[in-house]
Amino acid sequence: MNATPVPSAVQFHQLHKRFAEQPLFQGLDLALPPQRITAVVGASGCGKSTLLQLINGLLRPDAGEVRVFGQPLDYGDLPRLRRRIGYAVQRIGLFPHLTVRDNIAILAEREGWPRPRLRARIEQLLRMMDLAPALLGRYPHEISGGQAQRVGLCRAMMLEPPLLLLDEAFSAVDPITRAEVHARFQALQHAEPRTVVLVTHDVAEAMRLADHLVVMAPGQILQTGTPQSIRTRPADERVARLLETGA
Ligand SMILES: Nc1ncnc2c1ncn2[C@@H]1O[C@H](COP(=O)(O)OP(=O)(O)OP(=O)(O)O)[C@@H](O)[C@H]1O
Repeated sequence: MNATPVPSAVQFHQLHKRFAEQPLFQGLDLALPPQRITAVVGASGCGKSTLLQLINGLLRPDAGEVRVFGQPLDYGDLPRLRRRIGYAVQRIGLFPHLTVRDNIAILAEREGWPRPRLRARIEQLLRMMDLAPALLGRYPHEISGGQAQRVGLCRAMMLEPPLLLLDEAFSAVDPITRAEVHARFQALQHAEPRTVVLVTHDVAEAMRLADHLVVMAPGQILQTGTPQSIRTRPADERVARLLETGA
């Protein structure tokens, strides 16, 4: 008897996307497993960030379909979708006029979370990201770049979203802190498994964190599978080179 197939958390079906008449994706098919960390790697400009923005509806396909947890994206109700999708992007900063605490809490406050629940979740996230509670009263310009990036991660995880999209979310953190944050992130993932899609330039980070790897070339998927299986059997020279050199 066949086991029931596990439904994908994210699915791209025959997706087409072009920018200024320049085609990027031309019939992309891709399925990402639920409750796993998927890392997306590939050379600069191959479409990694675009892929993430197609998942949370920031970008719309020209043709084809994106499904999240089995449902086609409802572009008429993106706020509802985004409550279920955390998004942390290196280049999108924190709100400069809000304290660290308010930056982290803003979405939960909008949802009407009671104060004790709010406080407990913030404390948990700070611990996980190795951030001192004393930072909560500061403004973004009063903390370091690496701290700001971790605060951005806390904000993205505040509502305990079942799907978390991370675009270079660990890259501004120094190597020692990064190893620490990776470990804490993995511990949280173990405790509260969620679907994570992590775009990263750092192949070592992808190999360390991911359960599932997507290797891209411009506009196309070269290979998907476990990091181990791809390392052992790269589909072609381009995959092998990327894993070897990160380029
Ligand atoms: N809004 C846009 N307008 C025009 N072209 C765009 C736009 N967004 C992305 N592109 C182009 O689409 C391609 C893919 O971009 P994307 O940012 O997804 O790549 P990436 O793999 O995330 O790159 P990087 O690793 O450098 O961040 C690039 O050629 C880029 O120039």
